[in-house]
Amino acid sequence: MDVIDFHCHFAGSGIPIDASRGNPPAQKEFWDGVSRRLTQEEALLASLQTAGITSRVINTSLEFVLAPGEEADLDTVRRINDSIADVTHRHSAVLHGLATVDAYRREASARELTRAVRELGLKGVFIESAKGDLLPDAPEARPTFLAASELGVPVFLHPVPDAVLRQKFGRTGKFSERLSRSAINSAALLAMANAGMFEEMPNLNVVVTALALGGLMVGECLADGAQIGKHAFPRRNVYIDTTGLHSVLLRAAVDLVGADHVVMGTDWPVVTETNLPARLTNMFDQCGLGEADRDLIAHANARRLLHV
Ligand SMILES: N/C(=C\C=C/C=O)C(=O)O
Repeated sequence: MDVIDFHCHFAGSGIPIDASRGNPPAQKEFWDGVSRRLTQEEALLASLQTAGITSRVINTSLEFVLAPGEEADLDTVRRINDSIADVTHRHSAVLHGLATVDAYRREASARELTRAVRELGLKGVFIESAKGDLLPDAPEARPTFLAASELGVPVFLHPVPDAVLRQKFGRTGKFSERLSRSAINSAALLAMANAGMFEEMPNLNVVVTALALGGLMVGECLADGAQIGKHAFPRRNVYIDTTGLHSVLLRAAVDLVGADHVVMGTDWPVVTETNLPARLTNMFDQCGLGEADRDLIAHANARRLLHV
């Protein structure tokens, strides 16, 4: 099975990484392991075999580079993109790179995205769902989204940690981290829909993670309904990944946005899935998907978005 994993993190050489920052001390060993996998090219390449996949789409998430609340300086962002370009060019058959920008830095970020795509050959852009109180509809983020739309590259809208929400959801115990990420990823998508960004930029392709399914359901099934899912007219270019690899999540995603808007994604190396073809086949069987839809989700949608 040809499988492309759209949701993978990596940091090339010279990029300082600490994935344990902001996580509970009891999880330090786990996050130190994530940091190692994030920075070791051999681990990245070996993981393709373990997972049984064709290629990974890699990005450097700023949350692994910066302390909470720390600003990314433009030089760091440029080095991140240079290093993702370096590793993806050396392994172009099995790796595709996304640029990273702090989207909330107006024209400077749009310029860096343009450089990363035009000069470095990166295939899309990784954007954090929020920065402080700012969501993607903020005027500060507009130039970056416009640049992605004009360049014809997809935006991967990734969840971010949120200390205030996590505190608020503290009574949910171990769920508080993912619940807050889920709320932020959902809010980012709905803020874009509410601001009319999909109408303003009809060519813009936005990929959210399965953590945003709640927001997608609110936008599609509640209130006025059909705002952003597959029945919206004109169709919105909202894509969702398969993080969690659960048949219920996949069925919901296909129902909401259509099989032509779902991309396989695992969140490697935070999540280290093995034997993906068998797991995907099982999930596709449970969802009653035909061959054409299986191909779209496993690889064809990602190839179309990334032009690879
Ligand atoms: N902390 C978590 C994820 C961090 C980064 C994902 O890319 C989590 O899921 O608990």
